[in-house]
Amino acid sequence: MSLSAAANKISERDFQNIGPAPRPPATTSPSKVNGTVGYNQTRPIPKFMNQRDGTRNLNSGMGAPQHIGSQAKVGWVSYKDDGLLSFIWQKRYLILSDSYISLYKNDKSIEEPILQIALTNIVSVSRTQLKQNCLELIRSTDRSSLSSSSSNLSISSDAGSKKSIYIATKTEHDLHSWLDSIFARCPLLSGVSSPTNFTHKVHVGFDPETGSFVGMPTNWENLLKHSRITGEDWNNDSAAVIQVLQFYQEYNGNGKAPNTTKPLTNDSKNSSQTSLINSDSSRKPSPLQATGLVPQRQAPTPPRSKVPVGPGKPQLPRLNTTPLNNTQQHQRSPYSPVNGIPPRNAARNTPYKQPTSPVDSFRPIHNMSNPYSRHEHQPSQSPSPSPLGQGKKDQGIPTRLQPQRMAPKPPVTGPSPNSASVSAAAYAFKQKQQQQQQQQQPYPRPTEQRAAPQPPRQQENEPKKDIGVTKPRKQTKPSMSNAEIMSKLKSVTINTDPSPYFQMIEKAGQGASGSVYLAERIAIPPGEFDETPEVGDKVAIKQMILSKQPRKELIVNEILVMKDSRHKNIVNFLEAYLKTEDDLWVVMEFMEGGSLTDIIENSPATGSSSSPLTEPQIAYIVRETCQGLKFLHDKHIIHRDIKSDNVLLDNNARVKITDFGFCAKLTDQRSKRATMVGTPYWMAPEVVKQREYDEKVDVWSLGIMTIEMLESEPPYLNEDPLKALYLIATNGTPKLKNPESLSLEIKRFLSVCLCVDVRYRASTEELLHHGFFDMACEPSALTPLLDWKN
Ligand SMILES: Nc1ncnc2c1ncn2[C@@H]1O[C@H](COP(=O)(O)OP(=O)(O)OP(=O)(O)O)[C@@H](O)[C@H]1O
Repeated sequence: MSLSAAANKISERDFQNIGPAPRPPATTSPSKVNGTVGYNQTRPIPKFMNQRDGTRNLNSGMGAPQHIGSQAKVGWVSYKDDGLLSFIWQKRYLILSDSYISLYKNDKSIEEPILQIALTNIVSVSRTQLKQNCLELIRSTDRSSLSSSSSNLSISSDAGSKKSIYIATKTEHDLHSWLDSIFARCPLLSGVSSPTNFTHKVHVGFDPETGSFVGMPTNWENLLKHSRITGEDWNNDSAAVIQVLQFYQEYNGNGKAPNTTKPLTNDSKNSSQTSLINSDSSRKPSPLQATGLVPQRQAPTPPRSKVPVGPGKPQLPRLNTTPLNNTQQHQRSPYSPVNGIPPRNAARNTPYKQPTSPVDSFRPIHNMSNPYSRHEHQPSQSPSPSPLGQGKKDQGIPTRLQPQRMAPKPPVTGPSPNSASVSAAAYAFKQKQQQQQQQQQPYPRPTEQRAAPQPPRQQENEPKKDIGVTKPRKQTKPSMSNAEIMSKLKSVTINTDPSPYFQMIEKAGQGASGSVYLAERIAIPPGEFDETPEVGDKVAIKQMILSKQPRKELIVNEILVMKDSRHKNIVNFLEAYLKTEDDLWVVMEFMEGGSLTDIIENSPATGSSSSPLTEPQIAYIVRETCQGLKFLHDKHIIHRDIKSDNVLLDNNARVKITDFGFCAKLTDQRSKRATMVGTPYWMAPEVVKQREYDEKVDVWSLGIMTIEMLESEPPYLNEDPLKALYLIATNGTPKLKNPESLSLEIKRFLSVCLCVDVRYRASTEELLHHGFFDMACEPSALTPLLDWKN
């Protein structure tokens, strides 16, 4: 059954909200694949293995419980093991005796325990942050750790392997009591100093007494302090908190709060999006705001001042004296080079991983940037004056991402409770990741027995190690040398001064890498063109100062993608000029209607709903965008930054995707990506969780863009970005604000776009057959939406 079909089977009653993803197509149960039950450590495992690792698993009816001797301690606990499918916590009755630790389904010990572990096999008992009040108990499956009187079974196959179980208690006090009791009875742990209170005083966590996070690297604490992530969030899913912190750090250097006290300018007030986050323009930006995670997608009101410039006159310099002078540009765009750069530019400054292909190097141009940090990258040469004489002014572009830094290192010498504690948190995080990955595996092989992951251990005299939360980052270097970039650029551009061929009319927008102008062709340059240009054509010209681009190869690649992506739903690249070695003009078709963001922000609510667009209008725009995406996906290109800002409309209501800065190419060798890209609020959970992903991240973002059209903004926009990342990672499919006012069709559509399990998320191909598109309006019905421009 196709996904659309699956989605269409969902009844009206299922949609109080976006609701559950359609049921996956029926597949053979993984547990049946090999004719055996699925792997689960709480399920029966071969008898000899139980004996070998000193574990008795009696679910299988393998015999009567061992004589457990006098009961030292008993009580109800939550339990889970680290088996492939064991991600559920179960209520169990725990009995600690002199020889065994045994878990029962109930407190009637006449029944068989579901798990019994010989204390002689327990090699470690420690607190873990996997859950609140939780301990990890590691047992060795290595017979050498058993007493010498053990059986003669071979140990070669799994010598040294370990398995973990996790036990969570109701209270902190209970936890310590269990820790102490177990510790005292495990022979392999004897001789080690008493574990009493060995971790609970300083650990990564939330201290309800002080209301703050403790045991974190300072920058994390700082970030959390300024975010809306609460102690409750931590308790619910500490691993997700660490995940998003890591995510943040990965892309924003160390996540340190900027030193700047520069307030947001008054222009910020013009941004409805920004004002949701910080309505007080004089307020000092929070670290998260200042680092640019907050979507800065104010609808830049395009200058209304048309500046007709007579033919034959020197075009570009004249614009210096037009109303679009520096001051006005400053006023109009809060993210103009004067007072901050649009987020994507900063993202271009992100340290990139080594690209594996030209398209691949279109690495994240996401918004985790610091619009207030100082420009660290020095232009290699003075930029030539721009058409608007911005060259000089632009030198002051203040925004650069902080250089990527490694995770903060704990002290190298001396004991560091923090580092040990953070290790526990890092371990919890890793565990969580592994569990999630396991959950994602469609067919975990029943025999797939994974050695229990080992929590970080530190020997007494061992120097404290890095917490290991942040993946070691390879030193990134540009994929191409400057000379290679210039040579490549020259091969895809016309190496001549384009000024005589265009008359600049007005500034149409400000991008991160440069300004976009509306211009008219007034002459045709010599040369061959894919599409014969005509005098009088209106075009968009994006003008970029190369020395200001931290990674020029991205621009080269962007041109390559655009050149190679001719489709009715993709903004058409026309030609590019290298005016000087430093001054690049990219000529594209002009989209008079502006971006979808502009339209959403300038459209009054329709009818009874708060939606600025009707469902038929939304269906039309989404279908067109989906067609453009399918075209890219068919070429194995992922856009990775689908959102309303990157969808443009023209006067004929044609809808086109733009901004190929994030594009990545999937190849046979590399059918999945793992780099984190996009803009936080539109990011798919698998991206936030740093998993491998594919084209379907664009489908998720398309779903979020659909919500933008329904609700004027993406989910969680009123949350700070760190919290938003946390919510994306933990909430899964976002909830709609007014589901009852929406058609079943649109909710079905959303359910197949915003399906957390990528396997059941629709492809663009499947989406194009979705019933939701049947309600799409004619292009003419979009005319009222374009009125705001005129
Ligand atoms: N082809 C076009 N036609 C009309 N307006 C455009 C066109 N391309 C861009 N614009 C306008 O210019 C603005 C900036 O576009 P640009 O693509 O440079 O932005 P960006 O994606 O933020 O930056 P960058 O691509 O440099 O990272 C857009 O928001 C849009 O309003």
